Formats: sequence, structure tokens, C-alpha cells
Amino acid sequence: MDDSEEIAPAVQSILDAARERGGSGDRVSVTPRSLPDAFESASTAGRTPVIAEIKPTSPTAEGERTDDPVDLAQQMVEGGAAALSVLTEPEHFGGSAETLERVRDAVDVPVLRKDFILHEDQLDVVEADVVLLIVRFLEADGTDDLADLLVAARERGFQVLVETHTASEVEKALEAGADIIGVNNRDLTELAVDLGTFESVAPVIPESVTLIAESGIQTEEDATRMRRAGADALLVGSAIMDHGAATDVTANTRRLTHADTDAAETTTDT
Ligand SMILES: O=C(O)c1ccccc1NCC(=O)[C@H](O)[C@H](O)COP(=O)(O)O
Repeated sequence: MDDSEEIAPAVQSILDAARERGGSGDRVSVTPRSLPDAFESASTAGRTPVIAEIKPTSPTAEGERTDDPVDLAQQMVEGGAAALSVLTEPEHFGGSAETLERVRDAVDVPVLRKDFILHEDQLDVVEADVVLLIVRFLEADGTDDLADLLVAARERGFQVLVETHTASEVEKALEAGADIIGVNNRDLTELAVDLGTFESVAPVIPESVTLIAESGIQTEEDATRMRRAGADALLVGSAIMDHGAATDVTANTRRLTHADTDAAETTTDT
């Protein structure tokens, strides 16, 4: 994504805001809770590994959820979430570092910091178990190199989820040394969601990589579809937060963590 490329105005605005944000100045050092181990424990207990996302609002959300994020986090864990994702981007998603800190203090599961990190100093904001690096955003002018950021994040103790959308972005992620890769079903140029994206990109990703299907997963059928296509875990925001209707977050999470994963395993094996 260089700056001449056509992108959705909301995404351009996210990118512009991210360029302005700095770090705290104090280097973060974290002893992380293992994300792959959390997925393994959920699977062993018969649950679909789900990263449930605390996303008060977003450019594509209808409305805003103003519940205390700590209450939401506890409800998600009660619903069987293997890990949580917390938006820390303030301007477009209603997130904050303070929210993440409070949530991580309140739960035992790994917590992903969901933000748009473009420079090393932006890693030094808050302790989290995992940080997100988006290949597409790190192709923009004036950003740090993906491989350098990956090393810098690991030096601080973070695990790193590298987000991709195409096979060529997966290639870049693997070249940079990624071992946890997300395939985002949401196209950041148009914000359209298509679960077929994960299905077409997943086959190029080696078994050794922890593979996460991101965005657009609404129903049990969607969850099973992504698991059949090879997802080790699912990242789900909107269907759990349910911004418009403010329904029961525990039930919304449980519906997906109890999706029929046996069907997924049978299909994968044959
Ligand atoms: O969620 C958005 O509207 C959005 C808009 C522009 C850039 C990124 C956006 N979301 C970031 C995400 O990665 C999702 O929050 C996450 O994958 C969960 O997606 P969903 O389950 O579809 O809410």
C-alpha cells in the first residue's frame, strides 16, 4: 500500500492518525502468556479457539458499545474465548492503552494489542501478550520495515501476529520471519468482507505457522467454514460485540467457541 494506491477514506484516515501517534518513551518489556498454548488448551477442552475482540466501535460498525471493557472481557472469557484482542486505537475504534491494561489485569488469557503500528517507538505503549503488524500498512511510505519491527517486538517479549490479505503478503510475512499469521477477510482498500479470501490464501501457509482467520465471522457455519479451510483460531469482533443490538456477549462468544469443530477436523483429515 503506497500512498498513491486507492484505499478506503476511512483506512486512509486510520493511517494518517497512526502516523501522528508516538510511544510512551519508556521501553516496554513483557513476559507473555503463550497464544499457541491458549489455542491448544481450548482445542483440548473441545472448544473452537476464538480471539474475542473488544472493539467499542469501528468505521464499519453500526453504533458504539459503551459497556465497561473489563465486564466485556470477563463475559468473553466466560463464553470460552481462548484469548482477547483489545483495540488501543482511539480515534476510529474508541480504544485506549488504559483499557488494555485494565483488561489484561482482569483476565488470565493472552491479550492482543490491536493497533496500527508503523514505527518501533509505537511498540512502547503498553504491555500486551501479542502485538499486531499489518503487512499492507507497512508498505506505506515512511514506515519501518516489517522484519525490523518483528525483531524489535520480539526483543520486548511480544508475540507477533502478522496480518495479511493476499498470497504475496503471506510471502512477505514468511520472509520477515512470522510464525503467527492472520489472513484478514476484510479488504482494507474497500472494507468489503469475503470469507473466500481466507480459503484462497490459507493453502500457501506452512503447517508450522499458527494461522488465524480474521474478520467477517458471524455464524457457527462461518466458524466451521474457516476451520475447514485450515484456521487454527478465529478472530471475531463485530459478531460478539453486536454494536447495534448490544446483546449478551457471553452467549455471542459461546455460540462461536462451541461451533462444530469436529466437523472441521474430519473434513481436514480426509
Ligand atoms: O472493523 C473495521 O471496521 C475496520 C475498518 C478498517 C480497518 C480495520 C478494521 N477492523 C480491524 C480488524 O481487524 C477487525 O476488527 C477484526 O478482524 C475483527 O473483525 P470483525 O469480526 O469483522 O469485527
